[in-house]
Amino acid sequence: MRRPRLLPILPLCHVAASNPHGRAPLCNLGRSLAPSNRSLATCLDSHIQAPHAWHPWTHPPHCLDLSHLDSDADSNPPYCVFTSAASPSPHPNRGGGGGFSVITTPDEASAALNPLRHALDGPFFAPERLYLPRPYAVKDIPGKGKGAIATRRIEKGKAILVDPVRVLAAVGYPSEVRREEVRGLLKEAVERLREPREVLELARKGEGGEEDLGSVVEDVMVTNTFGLTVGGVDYMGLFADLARFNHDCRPNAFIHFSQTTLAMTVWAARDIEEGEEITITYSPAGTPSKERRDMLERVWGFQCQCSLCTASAAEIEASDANRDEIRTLPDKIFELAQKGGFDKALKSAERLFRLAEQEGMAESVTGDILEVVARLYYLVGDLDKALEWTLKVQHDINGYGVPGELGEQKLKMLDGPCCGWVAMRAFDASMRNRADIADVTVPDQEL
Ligand SMILES: C[S@@+](CC[C@H](N)C(=O)[O-])C[C@H]1O[C@@H](n2cnc3c(N)ncnc32)[C@H](O)[C@@H]1O
Repeated sequence: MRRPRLLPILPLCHVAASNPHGRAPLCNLGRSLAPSNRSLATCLDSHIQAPHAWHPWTHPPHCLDLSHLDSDADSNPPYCVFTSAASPSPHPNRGGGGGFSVITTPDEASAALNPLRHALDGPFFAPERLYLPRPYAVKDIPGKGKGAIATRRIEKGKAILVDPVRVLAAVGYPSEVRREEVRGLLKEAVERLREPREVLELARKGEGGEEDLGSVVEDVMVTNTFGLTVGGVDYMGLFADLARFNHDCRPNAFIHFSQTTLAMTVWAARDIEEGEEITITYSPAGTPSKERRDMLERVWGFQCQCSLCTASAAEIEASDANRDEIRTLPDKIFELAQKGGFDKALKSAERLFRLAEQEGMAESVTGDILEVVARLYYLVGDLDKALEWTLKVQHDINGYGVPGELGEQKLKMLDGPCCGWVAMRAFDASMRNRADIADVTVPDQEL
């Protein structure tokens, strides 16, 4: 069997199926791209040694050629490292300036990662409620390595950090791909950043050994990355500053990833006092204790000793029962709402948010369920609550970053009377004149 070839730093052209010469370098030779014409697709179809051919990346793609794995070369596209070492722009409370690398196939990069254009070329983004300078310092924490300690009082609902992604790595390669080859891509992805040290000095489990840089980067990735979806594709994302935040099962902060800016924002879930450790949760809301602890040990490699994990058996049992309900209540609310049981659905929604608050997870309940609650309040005639929840929907879509295409569409609906978005009309009316709200009527077919 032929050994897979690692192509050195020569750009591998992504060739259209109609190209009779297979992977021969046919594309865009020497063609200069107007800024308005830039897209990831053109970049990936571009080729050869001129920087404009791979713009907006600062380096030519570095690819692992897998075409030998199958007679049909298109079924095993190469995995490439794409790097922009020049962006995002430096900012006092925005990690970065060091750029980022993405490891993926050209098709996934061009189809699924078009939001990258915003991250590469888009305007600087920072939420209004972002602390400047950073309200924390990284310090040693007994039993946890390093962690983030608040250097001032932090108010609930304010942003602690905006951290752009440093390495975004595809999850899952063809089974024939060898571990050394993946390590080779990871090494390249980090070495090309402006400050590789920011990644290489992060915590490691120490499982990979020190024999080569690829193993070190692999270990850093295993110890510090978060699972993400961008354009429907799963990735592991490494955020150099977020990577210092430790886990707690009842955290005082929570994270939100923007698919548009490719940045993670850390928000205060409650008031945090100066000197307190700022923690996030590594486990999804509604995960009961045993499952949670198993996952933390297996995936993150530590035994959780947080206040909840070391609480009395009775307290753990009560928390597990709450989290079980947090997991099942959204489906129940949707079902009740669809059957017209608005009051019952609202009672269940109130219970869901009360339990989530109790478990320190209120901010993890996001998405469609907020819209349903807003509409339910409108339908039972509680306009103040409808407005309050509509604003939560708006915040959920917009408050964490640039909203992206889907978000933009939803925000348009929020702003204008249309499409049966009853509570959204309440919002719209309130923006023009609070007194108008009472005039908004609910057509029969809605909800
Ligand atoms: C993303 S890093 C967090 C920052 C890390 N403590 C450091 O020194 O950079 C994840 C690693 O931190 C440690 N860690 C995080 N939360 C912890 C906790 N609650 N208890 C003990 N160790 C924890 C584990 O070693 C875990 O693999």
